[in-house]
Amino acid sequence: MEAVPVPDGSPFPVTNLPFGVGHPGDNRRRAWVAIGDHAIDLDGMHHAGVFDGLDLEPGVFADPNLNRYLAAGPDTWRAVRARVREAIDGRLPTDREHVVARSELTMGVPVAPTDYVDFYSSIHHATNLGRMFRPDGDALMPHWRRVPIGYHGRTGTLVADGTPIRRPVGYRLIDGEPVVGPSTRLDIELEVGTVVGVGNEIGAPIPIGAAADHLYGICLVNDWSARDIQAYEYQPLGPFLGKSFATSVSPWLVSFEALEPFRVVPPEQEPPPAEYLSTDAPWGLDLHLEVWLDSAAMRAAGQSPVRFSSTGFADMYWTPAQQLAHLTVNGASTEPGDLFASGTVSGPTPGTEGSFIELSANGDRPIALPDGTERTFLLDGDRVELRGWAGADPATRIGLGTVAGTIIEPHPAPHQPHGGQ
Ligand SMILES: O=C(O)/C=C/C(=O)CC(=O)CC(=O)O
Ligand SMILES: [Ca+2]
Ligand SMILES: [Mg+2]
Repeated sequence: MEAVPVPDGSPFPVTNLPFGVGHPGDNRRRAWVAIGDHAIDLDGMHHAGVFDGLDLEPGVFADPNLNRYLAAGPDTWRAVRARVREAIDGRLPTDREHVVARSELTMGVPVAPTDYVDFYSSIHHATNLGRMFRPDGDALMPHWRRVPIGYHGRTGTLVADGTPIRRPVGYRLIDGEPVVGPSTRLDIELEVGTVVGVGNEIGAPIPIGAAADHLYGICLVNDWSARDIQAYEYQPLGPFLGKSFATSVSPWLVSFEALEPFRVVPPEQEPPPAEYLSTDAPWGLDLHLEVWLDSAAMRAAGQSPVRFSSTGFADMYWTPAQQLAHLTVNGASTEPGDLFASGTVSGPTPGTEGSFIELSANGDRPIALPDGTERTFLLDGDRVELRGWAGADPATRIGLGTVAGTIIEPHPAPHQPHGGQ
């Protein structure tokens, strides 16, 4: 194959090679690797013999998700990535017809998780939310520094980049009265998702030292959250319908192999973590993350999106390896393709928060938009895009890509007196 050009500043240089699933208009969703503005058909490369001799099941890249590939394990992931690199460099035979412009692909969620968990691992976010949801108690719950707190989410509502987000309906308090209706405090959560490659059997926890043998890579996650529904329902069992209506997942999975140069030592933990949560391996990641928004009026007027937040991932309190060890310490199993999200990524200073409830000080501090309106929570027609990359140096950094969703009006049936017939 002749070399595929990579534009300067592309999120997807040859040092990245993220995998995703999509189709170029034929509805046959299959696996691709992104390179610059292009993507290469991995099933096509498989048929062309690029992966000959590797321990890969037939048709593994023709699957509509990467689960079966992820189950193959780290030796195979490394070998496949090396062959892809050789093919891109023109040292292995493949065909130009396997290369498409990325813009031609409709991408899906890259994995089909059996289980999805959302953690709560930013100390800044947990402190901010604690103050807002429980103003009379301690900002940080007493066990927050002992274990990575999380909850089980809903895999069936994980949605692909670009999927419209319907405003949820539910119980919330209006002037102190419980009323069923559309959420008026619809929010985002800027998160990083970690994907399990090799799972574990029920009853057999994954030791933290083995995390690298199990974890494949990361993506961006937007845990859309209806703060009014959440506040009404969450005590005593935690997030439920306020967060289960949609969670957006970015299309390109960046492997931990590609992220190796961007690993950093995470913050010191006090009290020291239990043995099963302790490792000297640097599982922090030097990621930079952003939140951008435009309204329907801004798009109609040709106005560019506005950046609402710009933040870092390196000081997250709990790491992906600790989250995996915690997730399985009780003997719970994981499966290839399982997803666990970091929790909202917020920094300590204004403009580094990963949610609008924080950015707008619980709705008290509206933010002006170029269309003359202001925002606390999201309005119908608002489009939110998360962006992310690893590394500070533009010459060597690699991108996580983006994930976006536009808010659409609520379904009319559930809250109208005569609806739903
Ligand atoms: O503090 C609470 O009661 C709730 C907090 C959240 O909304 C947390 C959540 O989804 C986890 C996170 O994204 O950090
Ligand atoms: Ca969340
Ligand atoms: Mg969610």
